[in-house]
Parts: sequence; C-alpha cells; structure tokens
Amino acid sequence: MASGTALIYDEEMTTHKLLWSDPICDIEVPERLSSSYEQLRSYHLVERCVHVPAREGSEEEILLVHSLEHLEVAKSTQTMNEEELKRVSENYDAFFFHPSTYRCARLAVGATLQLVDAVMSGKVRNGMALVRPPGHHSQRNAANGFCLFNNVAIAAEYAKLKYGLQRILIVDWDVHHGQGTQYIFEEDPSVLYFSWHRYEHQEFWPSLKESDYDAVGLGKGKGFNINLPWNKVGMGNSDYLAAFFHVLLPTAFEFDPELVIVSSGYDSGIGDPEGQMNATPEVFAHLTHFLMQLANGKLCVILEGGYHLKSLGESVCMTVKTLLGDPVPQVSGEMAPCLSAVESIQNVRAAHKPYWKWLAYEDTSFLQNLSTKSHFLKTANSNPSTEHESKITNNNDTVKVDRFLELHMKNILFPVPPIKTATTGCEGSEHFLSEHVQLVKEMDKTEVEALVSGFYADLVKDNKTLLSLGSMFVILDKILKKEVCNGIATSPTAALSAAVALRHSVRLGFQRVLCVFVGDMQMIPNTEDGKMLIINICEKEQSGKTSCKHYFSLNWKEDAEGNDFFSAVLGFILPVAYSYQPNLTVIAVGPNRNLGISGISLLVALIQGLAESRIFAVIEDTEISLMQNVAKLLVGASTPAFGIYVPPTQEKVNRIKALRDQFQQEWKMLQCSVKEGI
Ligand SMILES: NCCCNCCCCCC(O)(O)C(F)(F)F
Ligand SMILES: [Zn+2]
Repeated sequence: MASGTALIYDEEMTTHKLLWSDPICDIEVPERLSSSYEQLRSYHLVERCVHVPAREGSEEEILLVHSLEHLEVAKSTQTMNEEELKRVSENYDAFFFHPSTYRCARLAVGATLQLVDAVMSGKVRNGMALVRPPGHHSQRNAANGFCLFNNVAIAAEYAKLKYGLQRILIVDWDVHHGQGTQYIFEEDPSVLYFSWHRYEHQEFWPSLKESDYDAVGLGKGKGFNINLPWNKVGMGNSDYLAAFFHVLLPTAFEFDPELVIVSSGYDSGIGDPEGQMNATPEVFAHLTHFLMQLANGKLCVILEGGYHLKSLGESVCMTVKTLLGDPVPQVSGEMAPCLSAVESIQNVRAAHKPYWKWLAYEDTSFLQNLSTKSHFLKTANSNPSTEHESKITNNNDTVKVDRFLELHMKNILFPVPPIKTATTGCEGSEHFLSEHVQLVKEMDKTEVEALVSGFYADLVKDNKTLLSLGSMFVILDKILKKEVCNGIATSPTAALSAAVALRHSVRLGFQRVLCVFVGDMQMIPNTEDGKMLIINICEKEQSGKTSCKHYFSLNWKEDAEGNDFFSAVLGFILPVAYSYQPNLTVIAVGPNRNLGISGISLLVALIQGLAESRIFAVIEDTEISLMQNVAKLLVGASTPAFGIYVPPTQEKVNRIKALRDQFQQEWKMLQCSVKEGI
C-alpha cells in the first residue's frame, strides 16, 4: 500500500509576473505561491510531506494537448522586450507574458507530471503541486485567463499514454469554469470532467453558454462533462457539500476512476475577490477527504486560482493536512444549501439522467414546463431567505477577511493526536497493529458494573460481556479526551455494547452522537432529546419502530454480487449525518448483518469526515475479517475496495426518495430538488 504525500514547489515559478498595469490580471501575483508555501511551513506540514522536485515539461509533453503554433508563440516570448510582450499578450483574453513566463509554464507542466509519476509509481499515495501560471482556461491553440499551458489536461493525456489509464476523473473546484479543459476532453469518455463555477446566468466570466449545466459532452463523450453553475454569489460549505453528495460523488463512484486529478483553485473560498463565495477553508478538507476514497487513494491536487492570500494559504493547508491523513475538522456554518444551489443541482442531475445508471430513476417531470420554469428561475429574485447572508460585507475588504480567518481557523487547526486508533487487542487485531494503534488495558469488572448498574444491568449476564463493555469505556474515554482519534472493540453482543456506548457517550458530555447500526439493533435507545441520531440499516423494519427525526430504519438488503449501497450512503446517510453535525460517531455491526464488507467499508471510509474523525466502532466478535477491514480504515492504512458497482434498483431509489421527501425540511442537506410549484 503506497503511503506518503508529495509536495511539489519550485520558487522559480514566482518569477512570472505582470510588467504593466492591467486591473484584470494584476491579482495573479507571485506571492500566491510563496505565501502558500510559507503557510504550509508555519503549520509544519512541509516537513511531513515527501519533497518531489519540479522539472521542465518537455515540448513533446506540451504537444499532447497544445498545437505546435501555440508552443512556438509561447517559446518566442522569452527574448521579447516589454513592448512586444504586451502586444503578444493582447492577442488573448486575460493573459500576460513575462520573459520568464515560458520557463515557468514549462515548470508548472513538469511539476504536475512529476506528481502524476510519484503517485502512479507508488512512491507516494497522493500529493499537491503548487504551480503557476495556472492551466484550466488554456486551450489547444490559445492562452486564456492567466493560463498558458493546461497543466491538468496534459497530466491526464500523459497518464493515459504512460500508464495506459482508461478512466481519469478531473474535479475542478476553482470558482471559474475550466472551459479549456472542457474543450480538450468534451468528446473523450475516458476523462470525466466536473466543474462548478460562478456563472450568474452567463453574466460571469468567461460568460459562455457552454458553461451551463446542459453542456454534457459531445459524441462519445456525452455524460462525461459535468458543469454545475452557481447562479448566485455567496455559496457556502453546505452548497459545496450538497454538490458532492448529490452530483459528483455518485457519478464518480459509478465511473470508478483509476486516477483523480484536482484543478484546485481556491478562489471558490471565502474572501476571494473573484469568487465572492462564502465557503471556509476547512470545507476543502472534506472535499479532499471524499476524493481520497476513489482510485485507491491516487489523488493529484494541482493549484489553479485563488487570489486572497490568507484564504488561499489556509485552504491549501487544509488540503495538504487531509492528504496526509489527519482528522478532518468539523465543517462550520448552517448545513442548508440555498435555493439557487438546489436548483442547479436538480438541473444538472436531470441533464445527466440519460448517461448515468445511478440517475436512471431520477424524477425529471419538472422538465416538462422547463420553458416557463427555467425562465422563471432565471428571472426570479429568490427572496433573501433563500440566499446565504454573506459573513463578510464584501470580499474586497481584505483586512476584514484576514481577521475573520484568523479567528475562524484558531479553533480548527488542532494538533494531530499522537495515536490514531485505540483497541483492546481484540482477536485478529495483530494484523493491523502499528505505531498508529494503542492497546488499551481492560477496565476491571467492578468498575464496569458500577457504570452499567444504572441501566441494562439485567442484560449484562456473563463476564465476557462485562469485559467487552469495560474495554469500550476505556476507549470512549480516550476518544473523549482526544488522546486518540478513534477506537474499535469487538463484543459478544454488539447491540448491547452500542446501546451502552451511546448512553455512556452522552453522559460523558458528547451532545450529538451519531449511531449507524448495521443489522438487528434489538434495543433502541430513546432519541427524543436529540442527543443521539440513530440510523439502523437492517433487513426489515424493527418491530413497530417507524422512522422519525432522530431515528431512521433504513431497510436494505445488499445486492448479492456487488455494492449497491452508494445511493444510500451518498443520497441519505451522509446528508443526514452532515446536517446533524455529530461530535461523535458510533458505528456498530450486530448479528446477521445485511450489508457486505464493501458496503460497510464505504460507510466507514466516508463517515470519517464527521465529528473530527472521532469514531467508535463496535463489531460483533464473530466478524473477524470485517473487524480487520474497519480497523485498517480507522488507522487510515488503506482506501477500501468497494466491490463491483451495482446501480440501485427502482425500489431502493424510491425508498431513499421517500425518506428524503419526508425529512428534507428537518435535515436540509437531503435537498437535491426544489419542490414543485414553488
Ligand atoms: N472582465 C474580464 C474578467 C477576466 N477575469 C479573468 C479571471 C481568470 C481566472 C483564472 C483562474 O482563477 O480560473 C485560474 F485558475 F486559471 F487561475
Ligand atoms: Zn479561478
């Protein structure tokens, strides 16, 4: 299993700069690179990464994407004087040449390819390249929007050629549409390009019709180009997460990429003068964490835009921290996407329904009156309650943003816990014991009895159960004290252990405990006070217990040959869990589980983004191989194999949809379509 995170940075890429006054280009400054790197050093993240040197991209590599003419023009600028540089630059929309631009652009390409090689060769698991000039606007025969060579597009073509890859996912979370990348791959089904971008109904640069949600790709490439336009500014963490849950991730898991490349622009973050969005730096930790679960963790993050130096630096650090496997910080803000975001999500899902199995049963009846509807949506000034109030009056007030971020990041950047996982050495744990795991001693019987005496005392008959409860209390204590990040224990009666763990956690002070219970839960604690939220994934409805705001019974019988659980995890469990914002997650697997190991692994892998990755897992002690899989995930050793993708049946889609319709007002992250007749 590859491990380690590469960081590629070469200060020579700071020599490219604007020589004349140009209010459009003057935000793309060298300090974007140097201050990001300094921020990484200040958080001691540079020393934790594997340093991989940049190199010059060769002409041959550049010609994988660009025309010879484009290369020649770029090359010719090296010896030009300022007057000539200015004249050549005027041939392009929002681009500037400097005598060192060509050299820097080749370093940016080379740095990107070095990262691809380091990941594909297994030298590291993932990594980030801090490069400029950026790339995603540049096209076969033109520079555009600060970009000369399309670093990410060249990387995708390079990876296909050198490693014979057939499925590459490009995620472009920059706030501008990477039209360059779209043009390059729009007929290519081997490269799935996803971009969200500020659009405002084509008002915002580059103001292209083909940046809208209905540009789905051409010819064989249909379905492999996904545009999610933001028609309002002020989009925040919940909008970005909703876009991942309800658009990108289901498609990405169905596509099953062999490599993921991110066009990582941070102008979609708060404070950026270009984006005017509200998302805070920690959201990039969540987005990165999700993408780390694809392609066996093979993830290359390439810098694109980002013009507020403090916001850029914090977001870069959040990204690298997550690539390193650190716990994911709690995401801030109200977990409720705005109306405009939900409309865009609904539109892009409808546009892609013909191309993706996971969307086969998507309800697109709203399209019938799209002519009036879309006109209505475009002209409607949705009332203020559906727009996010901006945390900062306007993003142009840089100092105000600096101060906001100073305070905001204070309580987010916590130290990495010395030990990742605690366990009581349950059988089979010797397989994953490593420096990340701490064996905790059992608690003695009398102490346990005292703790359990209040409740369930009658249920605790034998010593074995008492001992397993004892180990559980010890682990929960360590998690609460943040001595460890997560813990795992086996139990002869996982249902009892889970119930006791929930009660104990609330008594220890966890105010919102999420419990995902797989199998027959047998005893269901009272969830009325909202201090617990239980999602019971079971084969059949528990006797008489219907779903309510804090208790969901999700009936699911895993498909025999593969893993059809994606739609439940992405379409229901994660949105509810993120809406609830737990400060502890308990994953329990009881007897006669109805989910395969890959479905449970998917769940554990994705749910680590919650509660600062504070998870307590308790597994029925008959499930040795499951326990080992879950333990490996908690230690962070591997990205699980999710098994063959099996699309959800209509019946299962309808069950998720029914739960969504019923609870999307309580748990707003469930929203992925606007109510009819608004
Ligand atoms: N009225 C004309 C406005 C032109 N604005 C250009 C914005 C370029 C954005 C570049 C970027 O941030 O997307 C990149 F990632 F490429 F750097
Ligand atoms: Zn941008």
